[in-house]
Amino acid sequence: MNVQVGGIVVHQEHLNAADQADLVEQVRRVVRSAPLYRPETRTGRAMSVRMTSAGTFGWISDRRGYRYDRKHPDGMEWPPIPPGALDIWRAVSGVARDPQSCLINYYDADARMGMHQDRDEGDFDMPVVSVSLGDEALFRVGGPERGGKTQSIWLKSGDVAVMGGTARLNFHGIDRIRAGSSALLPKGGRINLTMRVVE
Ligand SMILES: O=C(O)CCC(=O)C(=O)O
Ligand SMILES: [Fe+2]
Repeated sequence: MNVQVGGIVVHQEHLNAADQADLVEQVRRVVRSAPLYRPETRTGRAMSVRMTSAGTFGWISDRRGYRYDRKHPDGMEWPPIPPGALDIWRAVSGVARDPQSCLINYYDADARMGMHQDRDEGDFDMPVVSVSLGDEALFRVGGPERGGKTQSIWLKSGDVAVMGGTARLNFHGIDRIRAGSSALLPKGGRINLTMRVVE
């Protein structure tokens, strides 16, 4: 079923259990060659999520700020975007281009993500497609200005959110994870994939 939250379309249960398990295996393969790391922000504070990327570009945060980079902080190129993730993009994005970046966020029980806009990309007509795997996450969505009214939804394993159109620059964040709510990942936690056209 599709629901709208602040203009963001959530395709609930887009992935069945077998597709979710396949995608987790594909993500594991990415992580084996481009390990998860804990990024710092410009102020030197460590983010609570761990990250890596796939595709031509990965999203990086460090003391120099936010940007897309062709290389992992350890120096290697990013692995290709997993085929299962590309299938999702092609099914829901509504655009002809393929994504150039797939950010992989890993949330443990205590991780969260503060309210932010995704605005490091060149063309805001291209949507952001976000895939949830594992534990449920409380997703908060506001409008295009910081501090406006917000709405929240629990994103579940297999849900796919599309941030496009007038909602492309809406503020959003993850308030918390419901630890132990999914058995998909053997060690628990949540994987989020966000695909983007970068330039
Ligand atoms: O984890 C999520 O569902 C959202 C991730 C996100 O907003 C981002 O990586 O920009
Ligand atoms: Fe985001």
